[in-house]
Amino acid sequence: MRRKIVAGNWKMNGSKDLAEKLVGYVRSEAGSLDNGVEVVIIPPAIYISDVVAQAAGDLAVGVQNVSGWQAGAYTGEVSSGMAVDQGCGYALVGHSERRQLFGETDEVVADKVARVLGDGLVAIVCVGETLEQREAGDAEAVVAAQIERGLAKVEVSQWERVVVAYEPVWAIGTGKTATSEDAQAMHASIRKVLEGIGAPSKDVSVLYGGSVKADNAAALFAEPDIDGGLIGGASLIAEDFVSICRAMPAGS
Ligand SMILES: O=C[C@H](O)COP(=O)(O)O
Repeated sequence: MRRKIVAGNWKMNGSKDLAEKLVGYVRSEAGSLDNGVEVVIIPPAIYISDVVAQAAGDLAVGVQNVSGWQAGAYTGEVSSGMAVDQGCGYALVGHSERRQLFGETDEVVADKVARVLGDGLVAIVCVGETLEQREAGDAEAVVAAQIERGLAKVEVSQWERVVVAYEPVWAIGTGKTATSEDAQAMHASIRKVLEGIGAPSKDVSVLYGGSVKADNAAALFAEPDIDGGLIGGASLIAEDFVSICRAMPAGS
């Protein structure tokens, strides 16, 4: 089912203190959200249990990355089964920082998506073009290829647990947001690509990420094919994150 989601990816930021104060605040405010948005907190893995405790079932919790392996001698890795065990409902896969800094290919993404879905989590699969690729006119083709390859192992019954996050790399952490029109155009294109690979495209949530802030979220979320946001920097500021959650229109 297509759902409205605002997910806060803390990246390698945060502390026990932030888990307590920020999540406690967001949880207390989430009760008055009347727009049907699902709020997801995605902290570093080491703080997942702290965040789960603070979320107390009112907020969903995700893991930023999981291993492509199930278990074994893989020092430093965390499995999707462990994330489930700790109370996670979501997992990010293929964030551009993983692709660029840790060499994750679309094939690695496909394996991780299969693992995450097999363990019962919702996979938030990140795609997006670099500035160079956009300027060369290749943005849609790059994103289409990432989707086709990264989602190649999704089984028919698993699509309801697939979320796509479109994050233009040039907009991440830069303060440069895609215009809501450009983001909408890419989201519409993503839906066509999803349809082409046999996904129930109208039912798949497609989030936008890249310098989403309290003052630009409403315009982005008002677009018909934008179902929410994947928020980085602004998710570390409790009031800003809650304002972004409130920016989701009701009933869309
Ligand atoms: O996962 C979140 C995105 O990379 C966006 O980060 P940002 O909001 O800091 O630009």
